[in-house]
Amino acid sequence: MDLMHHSSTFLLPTIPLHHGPSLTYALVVLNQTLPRFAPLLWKHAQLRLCADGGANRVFDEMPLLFPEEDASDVRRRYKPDVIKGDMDSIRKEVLDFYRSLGTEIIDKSHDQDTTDLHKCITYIRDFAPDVNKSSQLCILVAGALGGRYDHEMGNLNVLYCFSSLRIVLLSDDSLIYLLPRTHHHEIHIQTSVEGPHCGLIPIGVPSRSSTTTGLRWNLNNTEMRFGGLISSSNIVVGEKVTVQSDTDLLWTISIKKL
Ligand SMILES: Nc1ncnc2c1ncn2[C@@H]1O[C@H](COP(=O)(O)OP(=O)(O)OP(=O)(O)O)[C@@H](O)[C@H]1O
Ligand SMILES: Cc1ncc(C[n+]2csc(CCO)c2C)c(N)n1
Repeated sequence: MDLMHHSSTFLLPTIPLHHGPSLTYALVVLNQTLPRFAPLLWKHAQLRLCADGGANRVFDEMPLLFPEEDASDVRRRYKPDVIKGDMDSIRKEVLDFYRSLGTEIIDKSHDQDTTDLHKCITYIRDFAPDVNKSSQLCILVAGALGGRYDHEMGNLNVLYCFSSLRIVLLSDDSLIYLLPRTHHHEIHIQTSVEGPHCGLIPIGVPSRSSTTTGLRWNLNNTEMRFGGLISSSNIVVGEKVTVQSDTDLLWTISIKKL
């Protein structure tokens, strides 16, 4: 079985060169308080989308992260490439502002069966060929955790809807991504910015057998399921964690406060 490498280098000020194929990042900003490292994610990303009301957050909150600068200068610097969604949350002044700067606006108000995040991922998958050309595209989603629980579950569902894409859900406190059962996984821990608290969660279906290394409480052909054991409140002990499982698992790790 092929090995998949994971590393949260997008949380570092500069992404170190490494062996193997490099990653290309796309950023989706959701309608929640911007994480403090939003400008960093923005810098690393080659394509930036706002999911509907996420544009209000960029408009309102990016200037707050640069209090010494003129707000309209900051707003012009952080111009999303695309705003997509059902457009029931974005304010008119915000829509008009970004439209005047040339942002592509995609109104999908007729689709009330998929979330705005889902709509944005579809755009990146289908209409961003330059970014997508690289098989190592990685989509960072800011503001995906915390807040309304139905939204959080909708955001997690997107990981499963697009399980062949690398998608990382982020908040100020933690990040989450899917470890597909089709691969063995090697997770390189960026100890300066993440850990030590972590979890491996079998959402959807039980895992009959999961095996890990690099954790304080490792799994050894262990069964995990809701109603039984799931690996919450685990701790990473080194700089490398390995995971193999017969089912998709969610990997989550804490993000350090500066
Ligand atoms: N409180 C929250 N917690 C987690 N994610 C959120 C939250 N609020 C919004 N989001 C995410 O941001 C996206 C855009 O948010 P927005 O408020 O524009 O959605 P919406 O379709 O108007 O939601 P709703 O009508 O259900 O309130 C959502 O699709 C969701 O992925
Ligand atoms: C069974 C079912 N439950 C909820 C919704 C509502 N819904 C899901 S995504 C979405 C768009 C949010 O921007 C809305 C309104 C639905 N359509 N079908």
